Amino acid sequence: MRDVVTGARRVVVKVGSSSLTARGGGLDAALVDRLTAALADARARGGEVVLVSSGAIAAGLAPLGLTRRPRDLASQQAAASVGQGLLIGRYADSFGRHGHTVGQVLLTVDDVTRRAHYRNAYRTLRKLLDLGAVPIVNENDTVATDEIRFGDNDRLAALVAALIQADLLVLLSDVDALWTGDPAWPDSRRIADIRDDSDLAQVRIGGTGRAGVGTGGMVTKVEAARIATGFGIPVVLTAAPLAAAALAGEPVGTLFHPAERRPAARLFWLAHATAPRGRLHLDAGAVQAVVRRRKSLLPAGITAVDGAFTAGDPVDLVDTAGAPVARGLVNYDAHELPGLLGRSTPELAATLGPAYEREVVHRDDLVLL
Ligand SMILES: Nc1ncnc2c1ncn2[C@@H]1O[C@H](COP(=O)(O)OP(=O)(O)O)[C@@H](O)[C@H]1O
Ligand SMILES: N[C@@H](CCC(=O)OP(=O)(O)O)C(=O)O
Repeated sequence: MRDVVTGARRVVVKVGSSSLTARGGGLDAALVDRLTAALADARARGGEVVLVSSGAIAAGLAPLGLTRRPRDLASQQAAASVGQGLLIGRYADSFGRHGHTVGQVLLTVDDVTRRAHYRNAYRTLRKLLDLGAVPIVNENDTVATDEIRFGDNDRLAALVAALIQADLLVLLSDVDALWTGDPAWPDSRRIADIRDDSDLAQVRIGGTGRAGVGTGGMVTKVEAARIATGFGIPVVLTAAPLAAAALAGEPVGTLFHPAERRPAARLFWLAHATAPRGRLHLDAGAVQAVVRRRKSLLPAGITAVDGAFTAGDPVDLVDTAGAPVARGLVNYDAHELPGLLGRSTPELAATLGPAYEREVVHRDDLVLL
């Protein structure tokens, strides 16, 4: 038995499209029922469960007369719009038979990066759990454009696990474990434990299982596992039919052991869930202040600004060679900054007013990369 699993109270489970759809396409009711039964068992043992489920696009294909996942974003959004309703309806029905109510939570990257949205997402999930419901999370595909997309639900699941400070993340796929190489290759073997990045060095990743269904593949699962373990959350990666065994603590699949340190939850999201909307070029002194002394970034240390961001957006802080050293939430719109660069805060306050005394990026809104 795995103690980190049997001792886990709050669990995030992620299931991929390929584990929910029948060979011919469309949702497979039996696969959904088997998953909900496993999650209902975990609930019956006193656990809190959040499900991150893909499958909206896959479920929407057949009703729209499509045979495979479309390439263009608009068609994917249309399919997700049709399929998300079918998906949540299927879960509501299936969980309902175990006496559980489900709550749909659709997230975009903005929901977990802007401070107010981040708190909202947390509050909603927390309240659903407190009320005894099973939150079912997916990316809000119908409104997410390419630039604000998570793109894969593996990463979304790792970030949700961090958001709600889960004790365990279970990634369910169509393969029973992480293998040393593509399971189809002759010398590949299953891996029981990944303790750190050096254990991952031996792993080779091949193609995805079923082309045309999901998006993730093993690369995004390993990346999600690294994100979650970096946050101190253990991860079990196994096949969907083994969900019940995995959640009961049986040694199935691969266990990714957690790292010791837990970075502050909000900053963790900032580093992993955001795409920067701009770049602030720092002089050498500002790089020292921000990186070594963990200071806020002031206008005096900025030499140039790229991008069309507004206050509250994530931006990268880059050194004199242009390499990102930190990411932070900026306190000014891009067009305000050029007039402030290189000037001291007392001088700005004296000439422009006290509002201009504020930091460009406050140290509480900064994460080093
Ligand atoms: N090293 C590896 N270990 C395990 N599976 C691998 C590896 N390399 C490639 N794969 C393939 O990745 C597939 C899982 O990805 P995918 O089908 O996209 O999952 P999902 O739909 O659950 O996101 C497996 O079926 C397997 O064929
Ligand atoms: N949000 C998309 C799923 C994206 C995704 O990561 O899919 P998968 O690789 O099957 O987990 C959907 O619901 O179709």
